[in-house]
Amino acid sequence: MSDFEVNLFYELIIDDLMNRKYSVVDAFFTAQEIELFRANLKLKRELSSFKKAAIGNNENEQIVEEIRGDSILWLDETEPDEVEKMYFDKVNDFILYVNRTCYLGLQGGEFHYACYPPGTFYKRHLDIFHSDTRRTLSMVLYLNDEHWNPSWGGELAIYLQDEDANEKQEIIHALPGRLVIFDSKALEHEVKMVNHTRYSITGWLKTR
Ligand SMILES: O=C(O)CCC(=O)C(=O)O
Ligand SMILES: [Fe+2]
Repeated sequence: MSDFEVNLFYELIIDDLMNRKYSVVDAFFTAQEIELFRANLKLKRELSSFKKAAIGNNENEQIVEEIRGDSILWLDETEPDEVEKMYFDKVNDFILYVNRTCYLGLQGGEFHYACYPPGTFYKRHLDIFHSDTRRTLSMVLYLNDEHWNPSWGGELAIYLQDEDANEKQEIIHALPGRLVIFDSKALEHEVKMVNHTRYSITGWLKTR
């Protein structure tokens, strides 16, 4: 570890993850990067077909709009465009750091663009599947328009327990540039109904 340098920003995220299983940061990417990611998402949405997102995996995949109403497009890490490369470079730097400091054994991830049209939501769920529990950290980066108004809804609600073991919801607004990282295996969460198109890149850092 001779060339190891402590990254205080990453350390804050790791502290949050250890202490409460989630972290919310607004400066993981620069404002300029967020602008490029947003423009890229919108371009891809015009050029390529986003597909209605399914629940379940492999042969269990199903589209159930009463559960989840977003449309998605998977990113191809083997052929990223210039803008996606900026995203992967930072995420992979974070993965390396977390593996060196927390021995999580992350092997990379899977990522998709997501678009929630007005009137859609994603009901309470956990991000792992019965048949595949490799997802370890969930990462959601909001690419909403610059003047996103929290009254438009689409909040991420994370289900937690308070000191008396009562359930509570932590409400996180989908502010542009905000990154939420959470423990995929532990935290149930939902996307509240949105009434203005909501954009994001969602990804999962996975073990082997
Ligand atoms: O967009 C969000 O805030 C969360 C999305 C989500 O839970 C998922 O795609 O599994
Ligand atoms: Fe989720």
